[in-house]
Amino acid sequence: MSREQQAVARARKAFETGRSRPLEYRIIQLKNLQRLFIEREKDISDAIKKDLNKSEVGTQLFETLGLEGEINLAIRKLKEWAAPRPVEKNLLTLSDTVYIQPEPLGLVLIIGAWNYPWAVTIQPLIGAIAAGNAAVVKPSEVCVHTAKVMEDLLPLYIDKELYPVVTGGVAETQELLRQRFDYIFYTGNGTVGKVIMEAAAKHLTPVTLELGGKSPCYIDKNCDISIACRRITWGKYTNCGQTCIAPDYILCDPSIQDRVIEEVKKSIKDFYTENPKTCPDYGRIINQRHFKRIMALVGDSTVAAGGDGDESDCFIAPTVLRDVKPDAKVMQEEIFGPILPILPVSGLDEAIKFINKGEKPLALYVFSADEKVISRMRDETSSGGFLANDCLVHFSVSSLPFGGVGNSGMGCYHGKFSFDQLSHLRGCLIKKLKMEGVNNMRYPPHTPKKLGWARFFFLTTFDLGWAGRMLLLALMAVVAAFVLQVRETQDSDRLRSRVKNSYLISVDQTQQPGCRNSSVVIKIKVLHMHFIYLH
Ligand SMILES: NC(=O)c1ccc[n+]([C@@H]2O[C@H](COP(=O)([O-])OP(=O)(O)OC[C@H]3O[C@@H](n4cnc5c(N)ncnc54)[C@H](O)[C@@H]3O)[C@@H](O)[C@H]2O)c1
Ligand SMILES: CCCCCCC=O
Repeated sequence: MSREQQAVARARKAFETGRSRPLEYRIIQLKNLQRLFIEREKDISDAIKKDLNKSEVGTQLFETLGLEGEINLAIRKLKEWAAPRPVEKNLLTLSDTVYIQPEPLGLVLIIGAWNYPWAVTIQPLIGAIAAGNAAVVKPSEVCVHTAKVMEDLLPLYIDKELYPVVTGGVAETQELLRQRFDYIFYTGNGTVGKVIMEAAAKHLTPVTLELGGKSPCYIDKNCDISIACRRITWGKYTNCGQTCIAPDYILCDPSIQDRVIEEVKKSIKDFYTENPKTCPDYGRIINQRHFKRIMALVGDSTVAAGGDGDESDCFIAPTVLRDVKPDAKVMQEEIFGPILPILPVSGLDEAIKFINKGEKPLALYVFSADEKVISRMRDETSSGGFLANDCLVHFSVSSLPFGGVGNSGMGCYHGKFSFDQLSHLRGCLIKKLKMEGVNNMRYPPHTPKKLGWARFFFLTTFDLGWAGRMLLLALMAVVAAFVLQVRETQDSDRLRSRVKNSYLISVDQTQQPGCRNSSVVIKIKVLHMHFIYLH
């Protein structure tokens, strides 16, 4: 057996013991994970410093703070999330217990990316633990030092059989992908996303794909350009542009382009000094392959700021490109680096048109003081997340689903969304072995009359307003009284024939032409009853 097969088999066996299921056990694991972040802060930040030149404070701010918040939330809310969730019932199921019971999926494979190696690998793990699963954790090999720390530390804090760490690159990941999992949670680029989905299809394993893409940023003329550019500069150059939701490029009216450039330059200086290379808060490109890729993206576009780099140090200066054309090299792929192209557009209409021509992005940003501009941009486009007048911060809101749409991914997570995504939401209906009379309308022989009643019970909705609800209540009381009466009669006389001449509220269903199902008109009148009670 390969190392990967062994890890999978051990985790599967551990899951089958059932120990990941009790809420108390899940909470212990989450608390242990929390302890890891408190006690091993230095190991974590030292490794990330080597991998991406993130500062100690930066690591806490962008990686572990959010994880601690997610763990706290999961611990606080787990009982509520895992509890049965009662659902609305229809008339047919009124006396039944109908609810959703979240249950663990089983064994989850978590494949992480390198850019926020703790955040994007451990955040799904928090969801997997909270939901009662076992999980194989595969950190990105690209973050060499962090992957090692993760491999060393996780088994010291959480159940190493239920949540093993498997390190390695493409070969190891592919060996993992040949195994059977109950869920695969992948974060990374779309090309590999397709490989993951293909492998998952072999076992009909469901997937979440947290991918990337080109997230647009539209600056309206009507806005505080200085504040907008400060926020965009932060969103773009944090982690040296290697953020899945970084604003990839700016769209703006040509009349404000110069001002935008000046304000971005000013913010770069404010944040990273005159010399970003020596600034502890300015990161590095992950490796020389990506360094070369990003530098080549500048192509023949006009550099308005930065543009220089140092390959030996994987340093690329915060760069702004002006008057960029849609067919420029930098516009053909996700930049994932500190280059900010500006594309002049004639206004909101053109910006929307441009965005809609591309793939659906992971995030879409609009900066404007005009609510109508914001609403139009939201309503006339589609993206994983939508932000007005800020960048990135939606990632930190646990009550928002985080994820892509179309080419930027599928599925979502964070907070309760992680729990739900990594649970099976089992629909449960518990009926008593009583009131059999009510079921007769569905048993053969099928008759138009039975169908009439079935239509009533099945299609009647409760949104009838106050008066309607009162009438419905009265109706239900009469039906219940009738059923009880019938049962009594049945018990004493063993009556199995048509019941006639009782009084009941009856339902008259009128078909409106062209509206088959939605047009049940309920006329309530007391009349001679034709309620069906057949054997
Ligand atoms: N949506 C999100 O939350 C999110 C977060 C971070 C990054 N991203 C996206 O991820 C991308 C950057 O990450 P990356 O893809 O360079 O990360 P990466 O190179 O670390 O790859 C991600 C994972 O895929 C595995 N992998 C790579 N090639 C493989 C192959 N051929 N077969 C099987 N497994 C393979 C790696 O081992 C790794 O664990 C960007 O597009 C970014 O936008 C998205
Ligand atoms: C502000 C932190 C954002 C983390 C985003 C993860 C994707 O790259």
